[in-house]
Amino acid sequence: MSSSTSSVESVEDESCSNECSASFTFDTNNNSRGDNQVNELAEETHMKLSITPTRESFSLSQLERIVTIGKGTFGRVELARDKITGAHYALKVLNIRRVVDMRQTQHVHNEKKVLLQLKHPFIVKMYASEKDSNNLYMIMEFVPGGEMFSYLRASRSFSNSMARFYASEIVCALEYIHSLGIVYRDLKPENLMLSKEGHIKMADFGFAKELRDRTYTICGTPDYLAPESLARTGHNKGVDWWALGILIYEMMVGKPPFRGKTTAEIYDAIIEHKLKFPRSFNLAAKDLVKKLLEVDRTQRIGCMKNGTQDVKEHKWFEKVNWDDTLHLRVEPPIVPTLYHPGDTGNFDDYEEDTTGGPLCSQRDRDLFAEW
Ligand SMILES: Nc1ncnc2c1ncn2[C@@H]1O[C@H](COP(=O)(O)OP(=O)(O)OP(=O)(O)O)[C@@H](O)[C@H]1O
Repeated sequence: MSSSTSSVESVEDESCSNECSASFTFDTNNNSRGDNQVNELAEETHMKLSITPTRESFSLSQLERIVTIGKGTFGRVELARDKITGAHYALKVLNIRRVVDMRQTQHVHNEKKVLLQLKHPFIVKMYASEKDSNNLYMIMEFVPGGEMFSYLRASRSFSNSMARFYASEIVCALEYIHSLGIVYRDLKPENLMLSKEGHIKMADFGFAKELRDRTYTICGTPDYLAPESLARTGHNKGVDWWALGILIYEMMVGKPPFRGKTTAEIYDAIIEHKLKFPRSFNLAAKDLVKKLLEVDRTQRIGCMKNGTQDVKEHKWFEKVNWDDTLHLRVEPPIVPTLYHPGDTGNFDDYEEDTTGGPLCSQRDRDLFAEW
């Protein structure tokens, strides 16, 4: 992954998902680049019919693993191809031992549980999950345009209308996620991918969390909660609206608003909350960013009585037809260059893992008994 920052939170939290398990073996491990010898017709048909293989019908042994297209903190993402239909998939491979060592067990369970629920045009689809003795696997739709991060760094910043296009698609996705009582908690350009047409696909739901209570009240015994622990909860949908403010700023300026050389300096900048806008910054966008970066989350736009509607009705989005946005009728500003269906040209090159990663113990494996 070409990201500048990787997100690690070392907190393990509640219960695991209840999905059934299945085992499989891969019988090929082809490390060559995606080629154009695939059955394009089969892939097109697959896309048009939007066949979503069920857990019962979708077997990983059908997949040929082609090449690594992304690396995360404790896993990798590979391009894979269905040996029968020729359709491409993204296969997220998580080494159980690394997940456990990095105390990410619960996040991985959360990611799978949340992704299986989500069906939205701007969110990456997950079709199935599997495991073998050392790894966990998630089979997802392959999003061939790569990370928005790469396009943003290449062009330094986006124009006002480009930023508004991406922001409007993200608003639709956040509205949907929040309506299900889920908070995304990791909005940043590295986690936003572009589809083959150039629409947003949110990926990496490792930090996503289902709120136990849709009114977003805090559980537990309030008398015992310290103000700083309230401030550290981060389980409120407000964190996503704040992150949208940072993202809009970064898209338009090329850098986030609160900067520093070290993590501590960045935290200080956030707390100091000195927001400076270049003179060229669109005034309506500036107003929205200020409202999204409101420190008091009860006063933050998106978090008040009218929820997302306040964001959608903000004057920066005046020209946005939300129905057209949701139905992919707005022409994307960037259409990724793709020469064939399994083209990985929009991704960085990664060294292949020929070892399969560290071996795990039965104790580690048991933590994923229900995977
Ligand atoms: N469905 C997909 N289609 C194409 N590429 C993908 C897909 N999902 C992920 N990737 C690529 O793989 C990279 C790593 O994926 P992801 O962020 O999900 O892994 P992670 O281990 O959770 O990473 P992190 O350490 O940031 O939490 C992404 O940044 C992206 O470039």
